[in-house]
Amino acid sequence: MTRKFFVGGNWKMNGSKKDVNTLVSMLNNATFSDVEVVVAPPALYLSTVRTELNSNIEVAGQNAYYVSKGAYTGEVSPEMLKDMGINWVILGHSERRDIFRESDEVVAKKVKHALDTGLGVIACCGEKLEEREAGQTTAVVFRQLKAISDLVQDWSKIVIAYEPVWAIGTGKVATPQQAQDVHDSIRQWLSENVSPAAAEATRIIYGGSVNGGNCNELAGCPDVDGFLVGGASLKPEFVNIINAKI
Ligand SMILES: O=C(CO)COP(=O)(O)O
Repeated sequence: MTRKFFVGGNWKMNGSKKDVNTLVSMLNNATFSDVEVVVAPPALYLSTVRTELNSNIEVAGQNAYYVSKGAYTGEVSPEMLKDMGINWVILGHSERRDIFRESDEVVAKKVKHALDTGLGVIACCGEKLEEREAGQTTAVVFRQLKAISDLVQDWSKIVIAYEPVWAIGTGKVATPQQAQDVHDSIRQWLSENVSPAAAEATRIIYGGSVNGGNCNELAGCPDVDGFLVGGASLKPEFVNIINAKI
């Protein structure tokens, strides 16, 4: 079974109308094949990006709540994303977990509700520096994934993003060996806790200071099935990252 290479661009809270136009034309002019490309603009720009972007590129929300509608000021539901032609959502990003205090359980409820609505989910996991230094990397990642597997049986619309927190926005990318080791452990975890078929089919992508210079070597790792890119997704080098596997 071959897993289609998957590259996500997480714009985080960046951009303006002008920047969005620039990024959309960069993406519409990009050539690529045999790779799934998904970009995640801030919520306010989702609709414009979906309208302007070529249909071979999917669009993702950066977050969505676990309720369809109601008195939840400031939130957006998976149903609303779907209604606007947005087929993906990033959930459990470390910035959501750390800055906005989202627990493993809240992230898991969001993943379940988004999947039930028919969205694809980029589910993020990853350890902090002190957790890595304490030898807790896989314990943390498995704990985060178990919260999801407690609620979700079908992983066919989940892409797992392994994003070590110490590598996010720091310029300190994981080495290919560090990424490969954790991805391999996640795949074994999937095999034991979900199913061998899910382990074989699920894309496990890496995020954290990926750029045009380091993407090729990382893409060569057998268990690195793509990337979730932050800062470099706002630059022309994102097109090189999309084509990293070639
Ligand atoms: O958090 C990330 C993607 O979700 C990674 O961010 P950077 O690529 O800026 O390190």
